[in-house]
Amino acid sequence: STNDSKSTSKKKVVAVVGGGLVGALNACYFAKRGFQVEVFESREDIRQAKIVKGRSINLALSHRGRQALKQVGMEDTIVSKGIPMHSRMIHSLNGTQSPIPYGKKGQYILSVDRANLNKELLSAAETYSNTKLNFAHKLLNWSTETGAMTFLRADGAKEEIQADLIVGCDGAFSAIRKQFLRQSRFNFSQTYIPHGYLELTMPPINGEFAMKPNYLHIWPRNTFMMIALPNLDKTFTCTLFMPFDEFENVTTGDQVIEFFQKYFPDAIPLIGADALKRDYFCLPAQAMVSVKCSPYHLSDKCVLMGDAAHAVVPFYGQGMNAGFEDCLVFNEIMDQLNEDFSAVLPEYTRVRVPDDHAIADLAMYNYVEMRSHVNSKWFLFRKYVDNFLHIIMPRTIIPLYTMASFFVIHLTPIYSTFNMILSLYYCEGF
Ligand SMILES: Cc1cc2nc3c(=O)[nH]c(=O)nc-3n(C[C@H](O)[C@H](O)[C@H](O)COP(=O)(O)OP(=O)(O)OC[C@H]3O[C@@H](n4cnc5c(N)ncnc54)[C@H](O)[C@@H]3O)c2cc1C
Ligand SMILES: Cc1cnn(-c2ccc(OCc3ccccc3)c(C(=O)O)c2)c1-c1ccc(Cl)c(F)c1
Repeated sequence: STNDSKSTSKKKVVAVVGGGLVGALNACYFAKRGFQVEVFESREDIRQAKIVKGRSINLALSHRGRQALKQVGMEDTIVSKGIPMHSRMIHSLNGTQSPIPYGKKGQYILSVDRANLNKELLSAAETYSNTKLNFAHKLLNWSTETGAMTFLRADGAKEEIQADLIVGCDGAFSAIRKQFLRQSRFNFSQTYIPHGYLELTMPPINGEFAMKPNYLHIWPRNTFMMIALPNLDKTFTCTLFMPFDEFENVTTGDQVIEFFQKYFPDAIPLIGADALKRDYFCLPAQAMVSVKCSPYHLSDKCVLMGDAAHAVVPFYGQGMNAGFEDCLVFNEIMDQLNEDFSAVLPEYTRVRVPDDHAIADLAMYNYVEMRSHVNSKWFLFRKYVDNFLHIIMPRTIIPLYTMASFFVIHLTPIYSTFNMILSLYYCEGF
């Protein structure tokens, strides 16, 4: 069925640059409001392409992200294809597995397939008669004076496009954001962390999941960490996080087995020694970057959302959830301020920057803590204490992860508490 909307002749044109997770969701939001939406995505249509290489294969979707999907009627579609993870499963060096619940019964996070999520959101955007998806359109540059955008098409031709509003959803290395860097009073920081990641697949055993499926499996080994999220085809996608220096030390199949024997022995038979040796060298380890910037807008013309505005390290599992929440918050402000871009854009920056910066800082803090302190004992200890305190003082002590993943409140108040802890942490000279 097509979503017919009010006549679009008088409605403004919104150009969404980037057809990834946030761009595709944003297209649904703007189309639902009756704007003429044009999405420009540099890649080919992934619904026709075979594989999407180089991106994490599955992701954890939590409450914040679900609320944003719900607003455009996509929650049930996505949740129905997600696998609930009610608890973490902490793998100790001796092979012991210890479950720790994420919260009460209804509080779980979902493992969702990235490519499928992107396809579902693109198709949802396309159901609106006032949406057009333009694939193989790579933004080369845009003018802050005229708002004219220049795209490079697959046939090598250049196309110039105008729009009433430009929404930069083109990811951590955003081309839209380049023009912001030339503006006075634009703040920008980018940090690559010394860790990289690579993904391995854990196949089913006799047609069944190799491990218990409704868990976020975690192997915390201080410097090294591995996680495994379940997929609908009964495989797990394992993500190994390790400093690039260490990746460089492991160059032969035997060294891979030796490394896993030392840190993740229980995973060897589950992934399979031969598959491990092969998959480990399939793709080079990918880098992880943290990008923070402000403001998120440029006059009444352009606004950044998702990783284009705030790329976070994945040690909190909240990057996509924060980007989805950007769409929800922007939409709420559009209602409050009657779609007046000259008022909506600055208000979006005022409301959203503190929360997104808090999530970026929390993710980096988690990374620093996990790589220096967190082995299985410490992980279990921390989570038992967090959960115990939450049980005896439910409204006073809410674990940060619980707050970020299950409670729809602005992170800033927590952030101030967190900031206090952080200053203690640093002044203790940990
Ligand atoms: C290893 C890893 C694990 C992660 N795990 C989680 C998790 O568990 N939970 C979670 O919430 N988040 C997770 N994330 C974060 C999540 O992947 C990102 O936050 C999310 O993909 C951001 O979506 P986006 O649409 O803003 O950017 P992207 O997904 O990067 O999409 C940007 C799109 O813009 C297109 N594009 C780029 N440049 C141009 C251009 N010049 N012109 C036109 N199009 C362009 C790209 O092709 C792409 O389609 C993880 C990230 C990594 C790296
Ligand atoms: C993909 C995804 C979704 N959520 N999380 C996540 C992140 C951190 C967490 O705790 C931090 C902590 C544990 C123990 C002590 C201090 C802090 C928890 C938790 O509480 O279970 C869950 C991840 C994730 C991503 C990468 C790594 Cl390496 C990882 F382990 C998990």
